[in-house]
Amino acid sequence: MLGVFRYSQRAMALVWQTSPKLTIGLAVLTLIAGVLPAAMAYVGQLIVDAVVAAIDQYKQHGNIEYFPVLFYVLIEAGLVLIVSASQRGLVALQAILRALLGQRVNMMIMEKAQTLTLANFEDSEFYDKLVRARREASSRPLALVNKTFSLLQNGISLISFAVLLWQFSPWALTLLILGALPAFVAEAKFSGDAFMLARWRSPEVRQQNYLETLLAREDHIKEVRLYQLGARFLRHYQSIFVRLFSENKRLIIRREVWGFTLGIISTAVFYGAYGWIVTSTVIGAITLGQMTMYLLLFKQGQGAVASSLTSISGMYEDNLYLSNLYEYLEQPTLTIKAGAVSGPKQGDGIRFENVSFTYPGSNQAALKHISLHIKPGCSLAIVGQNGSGKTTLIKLLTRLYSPTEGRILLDGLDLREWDEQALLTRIGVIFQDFVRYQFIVGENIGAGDDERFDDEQGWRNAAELGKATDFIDDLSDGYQTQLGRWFKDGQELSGGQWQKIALARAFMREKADILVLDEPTAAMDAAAEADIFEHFQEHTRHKMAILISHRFSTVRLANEIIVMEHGSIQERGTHHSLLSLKGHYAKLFELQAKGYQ
Ligand SMILES: Nc1ncnc2c1ncn2[C@@H]1O[C@H](COP(=O)(O)OP(=O)(O)OP(=O)(O)O)[C@@H](O)[C@H]1O
Repeated sequence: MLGVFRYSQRAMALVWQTSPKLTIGLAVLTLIAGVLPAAMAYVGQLIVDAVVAAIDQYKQHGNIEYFPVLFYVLIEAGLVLIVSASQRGLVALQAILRALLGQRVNMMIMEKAQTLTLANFEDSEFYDKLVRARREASSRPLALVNKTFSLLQNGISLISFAVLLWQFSPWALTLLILGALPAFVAEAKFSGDAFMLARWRSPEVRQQNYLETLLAREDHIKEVRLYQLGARFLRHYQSIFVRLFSENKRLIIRREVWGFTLGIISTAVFYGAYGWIVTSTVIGAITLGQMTMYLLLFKQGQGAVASSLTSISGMYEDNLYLSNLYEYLEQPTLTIKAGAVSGPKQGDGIRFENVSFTYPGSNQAALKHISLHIKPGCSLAIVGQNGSGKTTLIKLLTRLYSPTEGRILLDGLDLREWDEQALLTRIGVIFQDFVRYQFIVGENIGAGDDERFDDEQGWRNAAELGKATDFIDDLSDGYQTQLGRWFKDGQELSGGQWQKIALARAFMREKADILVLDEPTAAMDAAAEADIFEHFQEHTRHKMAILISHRFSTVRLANEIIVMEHGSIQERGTHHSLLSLKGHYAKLFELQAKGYQ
């Protein structure tokens, strides 16, 4: 039941860390806004009693005593002013905090993302947490804090009402508390149920979100429309909704029926006490002023109870968000220890020593007992069927994953012992699914070297090496042309043109001496690919070049070729030695050569 407060403390800590001053301001104003209603009710009593006394005075002595009555009215007016100032202040502080907090939470989310491993991103549940954490980062934490503060404010009001009511009768107070309690308990219970329900359902909601993406995103709509999948996906979307909705509806109805039934108890107790106060006034046990005050306290008390219930019922959603946010932020990450910036055997190159690897959650090894040696100045081509482990090998080499068995050495030092920065500056890689940055052309190339991100001459040189200058010069704004469709005037490129940009990006990484091309030229024709690789080799003479390709016309140019199958190296050698082996490579080469005849 107390689950609704589960994350209030953490949300509060977050707000405090964002701005202690604003938090104190918020707390002070909440306190003021909480106490003032009781103070106003008390002044109301003083006014009525003063008016009654003034009437008596006038009847008995014929003179009018203005002072106390108008004085109290003035005080009440002053209190109203303070109420309105504190409410405005609360709204202003909340708005300022919302902006600061949203930025802070977003920064926390994205900074955390930088420390995660690729395996984290490939875990669907975890990735979903990240997406959801980001989506509502600017509103949820503050909403929870606001509701917690509003509960506090109403709590303070209720306590101050209780202090005044105590003077009328401790019994009346006890009765009112007992009357309101069931409604509170029910609201908290149902909010908790809704919280659990929403958590359990997150896989279905995730499916729904995915279908929304398929049905309404530019990059998917093309295929969905052509395969006429729209109606099927919509039906699926609707069926998930119907299933979720029926559970939801049941909870909503139960919640409201119970809320109403238990609300009747509170109302009955409330009006019982109301009658008691009125009769006490008639028999002269309390003054007319006191009656006014008590009735006001009762009315406002009921309002405070109602608004507390609303706060509680909204809190579960905020809790859900925060639980998700904290689960994401607390995901354990590898602590990056400072490693070495060079190896003991300079110039030894890359060695794979009996490396095996199984993806987390998989029961099949993607790589089995791989041993390799690539020396500076050498190029290695990797061929093999789809799924044979080529990309996985690159992921291990770039330390996106670590071997489950064996080790990979660079200059005689295990990759795990390298300083991450030092290691990464030595590697330039283009994956099959390289990023198409929605930046200008130049920045798309400059992204290859952070230090030279804006270096225009650097862009041009790299573009030259990537054979991208021809079409860049034809673009309306040359290197300043905005690419992609996300932003105004963005220009879309063809698949092959994007690949040339990606190649240029790899060439931008001048300091890198390990260059990896994982099928980056698949969208180019065979001649262009061979041309680019030849060119690539020329410009990477003292470097280590690794190429994954299905095209033998390119592969044949490499110093060494390995043929992979089911995660193992099946054949290795030069183009000629492999041809004379008359094995798998030779067969595939002939097949492809026939295709080109
Ligand atoms: N992130 C992953 N999680 C689990 N298994 C994976 C993951 N990525 C790849 N695999 C599995 O590992 C094996 C090797 O995949 P890999 O991507 O290395 O193949 P590949 O040789 O590069 O294939 P292709 O020529 O199609 O690009 C495959 O069986 C694949 O199912």
